[in-house]
Amino acid sequence: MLKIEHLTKIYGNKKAVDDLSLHIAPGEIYGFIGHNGAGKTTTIKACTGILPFEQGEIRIGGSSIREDPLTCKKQLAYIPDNPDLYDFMSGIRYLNFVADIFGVSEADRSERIRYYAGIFSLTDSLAQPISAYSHGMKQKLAIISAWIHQPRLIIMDEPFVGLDPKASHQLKEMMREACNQGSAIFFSTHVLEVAEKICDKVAIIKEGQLIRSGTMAEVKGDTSLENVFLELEGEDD
Ligand SMILES: Nc1ncnc2c1ncn2[C@@H]1O[C@H](COP(=O)(O)OP(=O)(O)OP(=O)(O)O)[C@@H](O)[C@H]1O
Repeated sequence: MLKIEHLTKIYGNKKAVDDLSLHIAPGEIYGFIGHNGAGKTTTIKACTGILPFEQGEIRIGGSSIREDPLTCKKQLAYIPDNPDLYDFMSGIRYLNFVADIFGVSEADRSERIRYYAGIFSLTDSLAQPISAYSHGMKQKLAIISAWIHQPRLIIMDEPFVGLDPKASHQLKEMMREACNQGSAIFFSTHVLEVAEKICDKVAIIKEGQLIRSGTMAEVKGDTSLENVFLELEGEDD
């Protein structure tokens, strides 16, 4: 579903991502972990078509993000690390705006909005302007807007930041459900317990380079993901 091949992104004279390759199949939840400044957001933004890159190729459902960005974007939903939504819109207007862009029918959108706003306890706030939302409420709205068009690929940058425990639990359930229906999920996180619990596969990036990837069992073996991460982070320091 998502194929990153030899991705290299350079800022000035710094290689933020260096020859990184990753494949994420339909039905997989793929966690992306690494220290601050390791290159996670850069990789994610390149996958969504927001950030141009120097070398490599990124394919979504077989289409190139460089050559055919619209075909790629139709298949994906992206939740950035900072939910900067349109503050002047109300929550419901924003959800309808996204549903319009992706051509979601009136019947499907109203059912999904009712369902997801309900489980995130956001129903009563949908008429309010987004400017009046807390960080967590904006994050919930961004999640609903991603799920509203049932994308085949969901890319999220630190999606659990700002969510309360109930909403975090709900998001994990929604991720599993989307994957059971054949979608692929690629997300970054610093919360290793969450990654360990819900990811089928995981990739660890350090200074722009992929240093470990595979199934959770392959990567962590008999120890915890935290132990593996700290051990790999410590190497060469
Ligand atoms: N616009 C930019 N201009 C110059 N350098 C940048 C820019 N964006 C990121 N970088 C650099 O690229 C490297 C990777 O940054 P990136 O934001 O991808 O890391 P990250 O793994 O997402 O970090 P964090 O966990 O802190 O969000 C860092 O060294 C950062 O300073």
